[in-house]
Amino acid sequence: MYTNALLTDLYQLTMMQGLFLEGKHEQYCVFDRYYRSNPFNGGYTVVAGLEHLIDYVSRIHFSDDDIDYLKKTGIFCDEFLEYLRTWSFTGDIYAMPEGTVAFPQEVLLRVHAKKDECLLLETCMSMIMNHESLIATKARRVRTVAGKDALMEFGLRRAQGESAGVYGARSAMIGGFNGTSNVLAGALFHIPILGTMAHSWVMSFPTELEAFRAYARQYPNNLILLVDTYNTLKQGVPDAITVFQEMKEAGTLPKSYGIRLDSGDLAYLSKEARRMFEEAGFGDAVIAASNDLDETLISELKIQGCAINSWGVGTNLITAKGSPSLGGVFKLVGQYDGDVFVPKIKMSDNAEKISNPGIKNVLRIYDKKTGKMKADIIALEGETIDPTQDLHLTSDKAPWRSRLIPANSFEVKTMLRPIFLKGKLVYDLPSLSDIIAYADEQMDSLWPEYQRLVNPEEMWVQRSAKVSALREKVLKEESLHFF
Ligand SMILES: Nc1ncnc2c1ncn2[C@@H]1O[C@H](COP(=O)(O)OP(=O)(O)OP(=O)(O)O)[C@@H](O)[C@H]1O
Ligand SMILES: O=P(O)(O)OC[C@H]1O[C@H](OP(=O)(O)OP(=O)(O)O)[C@H](O)[C@@H]1O
Ligand SMILES: O=C(O)c1cccnc1
Repeated sequence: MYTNALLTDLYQLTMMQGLFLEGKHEQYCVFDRYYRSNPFNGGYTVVAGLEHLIDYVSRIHFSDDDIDYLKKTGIFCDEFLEYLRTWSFTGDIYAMPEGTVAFPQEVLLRVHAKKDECLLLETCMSMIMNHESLIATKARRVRTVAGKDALMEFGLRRAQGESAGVYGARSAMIGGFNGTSNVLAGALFHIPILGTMAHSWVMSFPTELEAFRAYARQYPNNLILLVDTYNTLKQGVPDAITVFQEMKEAGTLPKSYGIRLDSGDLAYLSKEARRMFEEAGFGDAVIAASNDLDETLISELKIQGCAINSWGVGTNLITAKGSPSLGGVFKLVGQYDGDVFVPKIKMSDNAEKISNPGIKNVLRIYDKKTGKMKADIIALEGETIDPTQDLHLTSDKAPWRSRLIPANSFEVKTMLRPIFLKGKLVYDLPSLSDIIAYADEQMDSLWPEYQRLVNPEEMWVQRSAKVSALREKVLKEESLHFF
């Protein structure tokens, strides 16, 4: 059996072998994972994928089949392949918990390990966290416009493969969805599974009314009838009303019942349907809608006064319409020469692309009175901020901008948690419902200005004075090499 140890880019393995043959593979080093700009032109990213990542790291090893395959490529020598037989992850990982709201340049995850371990983890780790954080963020954008309406994840058939469908459904939950139509995701992650019916059900009966009656007989407690197969207002809604009336008379009408609209003008049709339901005494019927929806369209439909209170979102969520990928990167920020830590920097002509050297954490400043986030500070690990002193902030991007946060008006939280120490999992994995509650809490601590879809406010993120000084020093030292 092949394993996920091969789920990597070839260059990671060739570099691992190269370092092994040069005797450098065990050099201890530190890598940061961060991203440079928010997806969807938004104001934040919701971190997701940690549980999947933990599973990957906990199980990573090379099987006999993996080694045989690598041997057959002709690229790898026997000595290196023998080394791989007993290879495993022995380092430390620190990360932001799933559901954390994060901002550009912040350390989302930090790995301390032998260099070959960092290399092998990079690709898969990035794939997992880039994907799941992207979908959780997209879902959260949908949640911010949907208010308290129900949100159903319907994307599996349009997902870019099995894994994207399954982990996408889980990420949608972290982003605030209520359930998924994806049954495997339901089984694996204990996510509520939800569903209505397809047009083929309605077409399987001589009439729409018979189709609705048969469904009501079989699933009296999950009664969302798809009303747009023939003619929504002339036939679908009246047929649904007939069935609801029959159930009401028989005393079998469930607490939650309603219709789904899947085509046409969703604002107009939903308002008309609501009027017809109210006239017939079914004013509390659910009106669900689907059809290529996303956060922009839902917001637009709400502006038009639609009467929809349940949304099925598929394609545009699961494929992250608008941002095909979260550009998270994994950069070396330092390595050990014996016992001496040597901070490292990635140079670039573009100032924003120059990395922050050193072992860092993120300190989040919350306003004590409102509980809202005020700023994030990328600080050296172990650095603290005294909340009983005034806090002076100076923007990294615009050094002429500054802010003062008065003493005793704020709280400081450290965002990275230890996940693995010396290769051992030390993190108590929270349940998905705890992750969702934490994600909701994180979003509640973000002012609406940062959540809006268009031109959101940018969170104040800056380096601490110590990180800035270290960056200047390393930049100066590196620049000397050019003369
Ligand atoms: N009131 C509205 N305002 C803006 N967009 C809407 C409105 N109602 C529906 N839409 C969106 O317009 C797009 C086209 O919908 P429409 O039902 O006309 O075409 P369709 O998807 O091709 O229909 P069908 O599913 O019958 O083939 C969909 O993304 C739908 O969600
Ligand atoms: O529109 P989405 O957000 O992707 O939501 C999922 C769609 O999947 C189903 O459609 P189906 O596959 O039957 O095709 P359709 O798009 O032609 O209705 C369902 O009726 C939704 O329209
Ligand atoms: O249950 C539904 O209504 C459903 C499921 C998947 C895709 N579209 C709709």
